[in-house]
Amino acid sequence: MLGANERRVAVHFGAGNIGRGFIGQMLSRSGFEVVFVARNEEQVALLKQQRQYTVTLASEREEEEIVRNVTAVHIRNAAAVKESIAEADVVTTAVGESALPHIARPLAEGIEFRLANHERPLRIIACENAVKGSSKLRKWVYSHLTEAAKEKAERCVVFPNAIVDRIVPPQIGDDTLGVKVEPFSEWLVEHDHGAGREPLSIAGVQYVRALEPYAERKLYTVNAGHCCAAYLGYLAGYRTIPEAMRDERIRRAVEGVMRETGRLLVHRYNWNEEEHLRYIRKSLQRFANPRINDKVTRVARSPLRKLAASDRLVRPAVQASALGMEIPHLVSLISAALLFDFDQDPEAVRLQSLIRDRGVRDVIRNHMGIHEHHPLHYRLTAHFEKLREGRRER
Ligand SMILES: NC(=O)C1=CN([C@@H]2O[C@H](COP(=O)(O)OP(=O)(O)OC[C@H]3O[C@@H](n4cnc5c(N)ncnc54)[C@H](O)[C@@H]3O)[C@@H](O)[C@H]2O)C=CC1
Ligand SMILES: O=P(O)(O)OC[C@H]1O[C@](O)(CO)[C@@H](O)[C@@H]1O
Repeated sequence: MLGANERRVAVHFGAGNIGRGFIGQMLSRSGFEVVFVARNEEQVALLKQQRQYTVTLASEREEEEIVRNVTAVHIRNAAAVKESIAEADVVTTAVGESALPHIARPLAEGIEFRLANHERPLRIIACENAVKGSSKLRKWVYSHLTEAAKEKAERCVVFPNAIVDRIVPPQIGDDTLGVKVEPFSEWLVEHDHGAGREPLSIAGVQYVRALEPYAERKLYTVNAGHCCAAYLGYLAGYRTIPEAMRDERIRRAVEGVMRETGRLLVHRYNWNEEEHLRYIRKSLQRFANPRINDKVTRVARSPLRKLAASDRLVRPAVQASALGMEIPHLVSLISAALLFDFDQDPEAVRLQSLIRDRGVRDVIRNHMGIHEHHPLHYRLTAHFEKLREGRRER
C-alpha cells in the first residue's frame, strides 16, 4: 500500500477493547505506525515494549492476527502527545462518548503545535457509539483553539463522522494486550470533502456520502437489539448475552424490537425489506455467538446515555410513534432499561436515584424528552409499573 520510504502515522486515543480489537488492527493493516494515547500505565509500558499484540477471532478456527508496528504514549505526557499529533495523518478515538471532552484539550494542544509547523491535512475520526461523534469532538477541540489556529484548522483539519460495528467484550485471561473479537466488522466514514482531497485509504473503511441512514440502521438495529437482550437478560437473571439469547422469550423480544425499528427504517429510507431482514437475522446470529462471553451488564452499561432522546431507544420509539406505528416491543425494552439497577454501573445508580427521588414520570419527561401529553408517556409509565410490580412479587 505504501512506497518503500513512506511513513504514515495514526494516533489512536483509548487502547481499550474496540481500540485494540478493531481500529488499531485496521490502521496497522493499512501500513500505519499506530500510536495509542492511553491512560493505563501498564498498557502503555507493554505496548512500548512489545510493539505488537494479538487479535483472535471468536470463530470455530479461532484465527489469530498479530497487530504490528504499534506503540503508546501516556495521555499525561503532553510533549509526546503533541509530537505524535504533529506527525499524524489520521487521529482516531474510542474512549467512550463521555470522555470526548476530556481528550479535547490534549488534542487541541497537538493541533496548535502541528499548525505552527505545517498545514498537512489531518483527519480526526471519533469511533464511538455516538450520534455525530466527530462533530461533537470538533466543537470541544475548537473551544480550546486560538482564533488563529481555528482559521488554519478550517483549511486542513477535518472531522468526518463515523460508525464502527464489532462486538468486542472486555478481555479475560493473562494476555493484557491480546483481544478476542467477533469475526464481523463494519467501519463507515463520511466522505471528507472538507480537506478537498482523496479520502485516506484505511483497511476496512467504507466511505459514504450520507452517513445518517447507516448510522440509524446500526443504532436502531444492532444497538437497540443488543440492548434488548441485555436489559431483559438482566431482569431474567442471566449473566451473559448468549445465555439470554438462548431464552426463546428474550430472543423473540429482541427480534421484535428489530422488526419494529426495521419497519421504521424501511419506511424512512425506502429500503428493500428483504435485505433489511437479512441484516436483522445477521444481528441475531452475532448476539448469540457462544464464543463471545459478553456480560449483560456490559451491553446494558450507561443506561442514562442509552435512554437519552437522541439515542438507540427513545429516538426510534418517538419516530415510529409519530408515524402511528405499533411498537409494543420497544415500549417493553425502554421500560426494562428503566429498571436496570446494577450497583456497579454509576449511571444505573444515578438513574435509580432519579426514579426514587423524582419519580419515573419525571425521568421520562426530563431525561428522555417525552412529555406527559405524548401517547408514549403513559404507555411507558404503565409498562414500567407493571414490570416493577412483577419484579417485587418474585
Ligand atoms: N466494545 C465494543 O464492542 C464497541 C464499542 N464501541 C464504542 O467504542 C468506545 C469505546 O468502547 P470500548 O472499547 O468497549 O471501551 P473500553 O472501556 O474498553 O475502552 C475505552 C478506553 O478509553 C480509555 N480512556 C478513557 N478516557 C480516556 C482519556 N481521557 N484518555 C485516554 N484514554 C482514555 C480507557 O482507559 C479505555 O482503555 C465507546 O464509545 C463504545 O460505545 C463501538 C462499537 C463496539
Ligand atoms: O454500550 P456502548 O458503549 O454503546 O457500545 C457497545 C455496543 O456496540 C456494539 O459493539 C455494537 O457495535 C455492541 O457490542 C454494544 O451493544
